[in-house]
Amino acid sequence: MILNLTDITKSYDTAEGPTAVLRGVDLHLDRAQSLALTGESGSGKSTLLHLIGGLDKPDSGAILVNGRDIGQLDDSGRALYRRTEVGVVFQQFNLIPSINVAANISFHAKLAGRSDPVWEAELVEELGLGQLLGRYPEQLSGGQQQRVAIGRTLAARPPLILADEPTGNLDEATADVVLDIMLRLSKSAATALLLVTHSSRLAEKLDRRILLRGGKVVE
Ligand SMILES: Nc1ncnc2c1ncn2[C@@H]1O[C@H](COP(=O)(O)OP(=O)(O)OP(=O)(O)O)[C@@H](O)[C@H]1O
Repeated sequence: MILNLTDITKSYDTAEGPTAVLRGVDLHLDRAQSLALTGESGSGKSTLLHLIGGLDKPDSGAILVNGRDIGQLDDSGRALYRRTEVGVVFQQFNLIPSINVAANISFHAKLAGRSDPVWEAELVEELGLGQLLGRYPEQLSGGQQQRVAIGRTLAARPPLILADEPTGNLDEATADVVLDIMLRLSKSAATALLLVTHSSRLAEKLDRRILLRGGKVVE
């Protein structure tokens, strides 16, 4: 098992006092498995992804990635975790504006010490980015930026990918194609994928589906 969450709670301080968003979330994900996370707007999906991504800490509970509780890591341990073990495709693509598409795609792989030009070339081909390698992020459409962000994350071959509506900027037909590519490539790299989507059509393509409701996971 790559990911195992037990009894995760998280509240935010608001003007009305602390508001509980996650109230005891249990979740597991096996290697090379894909899991769709659905739930109403505001149900806590992004909050959960941020906790697993090491961007924030839970109030209580354990987040084991490869058997290690990432809530217990110090700052440098967390930075190393984010560089080598988890890849994220969030709604803000966070491409680096000062370098071109080719350099953006290889950036995380280099940081993770996993540069692989053959694998990168395959990703570029599959994601249809061949004509765009010399462009800069500001010269791309939203959908093109999204495909670069997906390529950059897959290029680093992290054991776990967290994706928040990774095809949300694409039309339905393109979203289907890009998600199929993402699923196939993550299987071939034995990557586990936790994907947030509002689309039940897309969720059906994944190995498993869970729903976040009332701060808990409903299978
Ligand atoms: N930093 C914060 N401070 C206070 N409240 C927050 C903060 N971040 C999120 N929230 C609240 O926590 C709840 C869950 O937010 P979250 O973004 O995790 O939901 P979501 O399921 O991802 O929603 P969506 O589908 O709309 O993206 C919401 O009520 C939101 O207003």
